[in-house]
This record gives sequence, structure tokens and C-alpha cells, in this order.
Amino acid sequence: MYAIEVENLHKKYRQILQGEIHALKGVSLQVKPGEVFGILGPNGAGKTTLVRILLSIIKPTSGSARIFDSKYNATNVKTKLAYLAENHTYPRYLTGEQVLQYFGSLSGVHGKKLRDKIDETLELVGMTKWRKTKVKKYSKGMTQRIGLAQTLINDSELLFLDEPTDGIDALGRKEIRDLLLKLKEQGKTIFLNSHLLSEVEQICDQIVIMNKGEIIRRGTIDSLVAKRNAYKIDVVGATETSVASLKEKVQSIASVDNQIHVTVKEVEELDLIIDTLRSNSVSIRSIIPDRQSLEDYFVDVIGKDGDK
Ligand SMILES: Nc1ncnc2c1ncn2[C@@H]1O[C@H](COP(=O)(O)OP(=O)(O)OP(=O)(O)O)[C@@H](O)[C@H]1O
Repeated sequence: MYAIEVENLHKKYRQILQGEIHALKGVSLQVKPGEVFGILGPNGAGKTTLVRILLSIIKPTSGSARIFDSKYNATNVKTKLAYLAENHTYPRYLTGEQVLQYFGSLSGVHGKKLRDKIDETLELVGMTKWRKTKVKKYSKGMTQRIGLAQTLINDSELLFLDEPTDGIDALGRKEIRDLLLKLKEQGKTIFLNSHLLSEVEQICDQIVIMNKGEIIRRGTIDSLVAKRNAYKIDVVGATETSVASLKEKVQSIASVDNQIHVTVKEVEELDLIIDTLRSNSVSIRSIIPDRQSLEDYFVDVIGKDGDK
């Protein structure tokens, strides 16, 4: 059973003056329970449209979507998911605790169960100390943490998070990232929409990249960003001569400080490189597959897709 299963989803927005906008053009994807799944794409790619359909806010034009094996808009599905909207705001006069009381009772949690749940979630998001403080005094990071607590108040298994670290400083982002990893450990499924690719890179198990209403790439981050047959070798004692001695043995080579980046035809050719470096008295500290950052990969992929 998948947490989310989307099959050939289309969405057309009909507009009186501008004609029709085909926002989703046959999107299919599966998210396994317990996965942190990232959805990436430039503005207008169709990400929000997809999330809105899964949350039953809008209807697809055609195609199907299932959540935990039920139709996406079935009543029993609604109690299993929670949504943290981008730039969410709460009434400024409420305290963090009152926000959770309000959303808890909206979700059908009451009495002692709600009080216990509020204590537990405030502790989890590190906001116990600020529970009696009014929301208007909260920093952006604190507001985000209360937002995350709100998504947890009714024990939802599936969390849709829209830009949860947007506008937060590096320290705050790390706190939210750690929190998301904690939620993953608890078995929650997280569907994450974020423009902060370095964040996505650190927490997502799987990603899809959307552009112009279509999924153009999908997979684990490692499988997508790995450069084919490229390796990064950390060395000590390399000289221009020792690096030059590798040139005819590899497809491409570049060296910066104590790092040599090589691309070979076959992985077996690494042995030859190691032998050559060692015979030139170069010490090898590590050899790891070379990869692009997710950000560089994303820019490449969207650039190529734009040229089509
Ligand atoms: N209610 C609407 N009516 C008409 N067109 C819409 C509507 N909502 C979205 N669109 C259009 O559908 C396309 C996809 O938009 P969507 O908001 O889903 O993209 P997105 O990937 O979420 O972008 P962003 O990263 O900017 O939030 C865009 O061309 C957008 O203008």
C-alpha cells in the first residue's frame, strides 16, 4: 500500500479571457509510507495544484489519486492528513497553546486527550517555554514550529508541508530539519514542497522534479546527482607531475588543492589511477563517487527542459 498514489492526473484551469491553462499534464507518482518525499519545480510547475488536489481543495480534470488506499477525497482520508501552508498566520492575540487548542478541537480532539497532545507536541517542537506567549511575539522560526505542532495535533500519518523553512535563518532551519527527521523516525510520511534545495537534499528520500505540468525527473537524490563514473580523490603530496601522469589514463581530470576529480570509462580503471598515484608517492586519503549539488542538478535539468 502506498501513502500516496497518483495516476495520470490532469488539471485544466478554464479562464474566461486567457483560455485554458493545462497545469497538470498526466502526473503519476507513488509515495511509500514513512518516506520524506520532495516535490521540486520552478514557479508555475504545478506543485501547488497537485497538493491542492490531494487535499481535496480542488478537483482534477481527469486521472486518479489515492491516499492510504482510499480515494483522495474520501472522508476517512481527511483524518489521516495534515497541511502546513506556506506563510501561514494565526490570530495574533492567541498564545501558541491556544492555537493548538483551536486546531485540535477543529480536528475532533478534546478534553484530556487534547491537553496531553498539546503538551507532547509543544515539547516535540521545542516550544513548551513559549506556550503562554502570544503568537504576535513569535519569530518566524517559532511560528513555523507552532505550525508543525498544529499538523501533529491529531496524529496525522501524512503531512503536507509547504516551504516549512522559508524565511528562517540557518540555525532555525537546522532545528526544523532535525524535527522533520524526528517525525520521519516516528513513521510519518512527509510530502515536502520547498525551494530550499540544500534542505531537500538533506532530508528527502525521494524527489520528483516538475516543470510545466509534467514530472521530468524522479528518484533518490543520490541516483539523480551522481556523475557517471566520476570520482573525487582526496590526496596528500600530489604535484603537477603526478597529476599530469594520470592524464592519458582517464577521460577527464581536474585538481584543486588536495582533491583530484577524475572521470573514467569503467570503474576498474580506478585501480590504475591508485597505482599511478602511489608510485608517485602520493598518499590517498579517500575516494568517493563525485556528485553535483542538487541545486546545480536542478538548474541543469530545468535549463535543458526549457530548451526543448
Ligand atoms: N486558480 C487558478 N486559476 C487559473 N490558473 C491557475 C490557478 N492556479 C494555478 N494556476 C496556473 O497553473 C499553473 C501551475 O500553477 P501552480 O500554482 O500549481 O504552480 P507551482 O509549481 O505551485 O508554482 P509556485 O512555486 O510559484 O507556487 C500556473 O501556470 C498557474 O498560473
